[in-house]
Amino acid sequence: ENPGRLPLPPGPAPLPILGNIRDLPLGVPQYELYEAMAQKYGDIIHLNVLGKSIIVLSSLEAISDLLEKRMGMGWSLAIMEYGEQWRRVRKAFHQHYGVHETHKYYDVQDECTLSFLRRILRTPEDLFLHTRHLFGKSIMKVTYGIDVVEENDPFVYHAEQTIAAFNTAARPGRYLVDLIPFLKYIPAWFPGAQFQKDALFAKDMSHKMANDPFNVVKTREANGQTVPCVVSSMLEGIPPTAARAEEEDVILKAAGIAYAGGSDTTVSALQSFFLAMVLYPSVQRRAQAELDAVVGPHRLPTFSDLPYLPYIQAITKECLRWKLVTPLAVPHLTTENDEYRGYFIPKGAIVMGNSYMILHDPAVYPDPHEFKPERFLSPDGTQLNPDVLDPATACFGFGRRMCPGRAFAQDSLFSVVSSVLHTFNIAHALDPMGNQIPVMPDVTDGLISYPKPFACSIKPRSASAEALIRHSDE
Ligand code: HEM
Repeated sequence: ENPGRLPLPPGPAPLPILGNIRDLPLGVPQYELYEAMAQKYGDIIHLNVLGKSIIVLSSLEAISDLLEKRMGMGWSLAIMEYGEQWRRVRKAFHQHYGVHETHKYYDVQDECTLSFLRRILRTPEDLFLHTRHLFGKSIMKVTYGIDVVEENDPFVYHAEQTIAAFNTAARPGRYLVDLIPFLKYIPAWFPGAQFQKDALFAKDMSHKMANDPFNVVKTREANGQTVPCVVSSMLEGIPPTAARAEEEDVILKAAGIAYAGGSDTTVSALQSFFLAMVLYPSVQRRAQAELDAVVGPHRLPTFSDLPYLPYIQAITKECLRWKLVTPLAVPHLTTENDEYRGYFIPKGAIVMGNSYMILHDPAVYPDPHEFKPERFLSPDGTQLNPDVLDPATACFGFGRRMCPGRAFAQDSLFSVVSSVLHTFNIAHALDPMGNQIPVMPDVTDGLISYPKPFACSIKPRSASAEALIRHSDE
């Protein structure tokens, strides 16, 4: 097992059997606990939880050495097991949602943002619902060429149910299950029939979630009514000599994980944006001044404005840094025994990079807990400063499992941030006595972290801004 008798990386002393459970109390975000341990033991720490090795890396150097360069550490628990099929799905995904592809979807993103603005105008109190609908709408259109309906869309409903079912299935276990979401699918690990029932339900739902829209595309193709979308171009790309059923299965999975991987994550980032705008009105004013100067009052911003909106770009970066969507990225598993800096890294260890700590390093980001987009700008404030570490380096995970949807996510953020700030003022909501309802910048714990629900007021900036929302063409 450990032929060289090397020591494990340092960390708090484990108890027999239980290991370090008492070092990971509930109620404190895990990334904070790991941050405190890293300050004591260094940038590579080891814990033992019920006999399982957990290794947490807290410097870009250790992360790059282990999660990016070592082959043995490729297995991530994200969505699929590492292997030949994952490689093919990932490649297919990359060819369509990759960094150099997403400009093809700018029009869809703009169209979806406009529909989002209209929904907010109608029912601002349903903001959280609208953020979910927005992502569902754009991903269904891009992936399957399906136009979802405004209320109770069957595809969105189904996908949302699936995601909610997975989330519920994860909850009863808390703790280990939160840490290692896939443990919940290993029945022996988990006592409690309800949980297993939930997991089965989630599995059935996810089957439908991937198959139903896929079949819509296939039926359209069969009837000669092709609508351009990712799935149809993937289908077209199948070489005539390939095993068709197998190739279609790869496509079905690549398309299905776009919704699954992108939904909760993008929604969390959008909600952090609204939270920041309530808490930092001066940021909002500065952004609006930039938009007024560059875009002007007669139209909505588009992607062609992006290079001229450095402050808006800085806001999107700060949204991803300030309240991380996945503070510990997604855990990876080692597939081999390994050695690093003289330490033994056992096969089957869970390895995590503490993205939160990297993106809250005060040496890189002064006042790390404050929302300060200007930290990304050059001293004269006119452009982005390339010397400041881009949060994308750490907030989308690491190595060859790094989020393949990151360009799509950043486009969605840019589109919403620019258009919302151009047309709305976001502020504290008032109680019936006219007092501001306090808002705390608190987030939930778990693999995906959300701002805790908060109240806010969203009103059009002016009558002409409202007219712009109502009368712009889709
Ligand atoms: C702000 C939004 C997002 C964040 C913060 C985020 C974050 C992440 C992270 C941390 C991982 C795990 C990487 C690793 O294993 O090290 C991941 C994986 C993944 N993400 Fe994202 N993501 C976001 C949006 C999206 C979107 C919009 C899509 C789809 C269009 C997407 C699709 C995926 C997929 C398919 C994987 C699995 C990749 C694999 O296992 O090889 N994500 N994401």
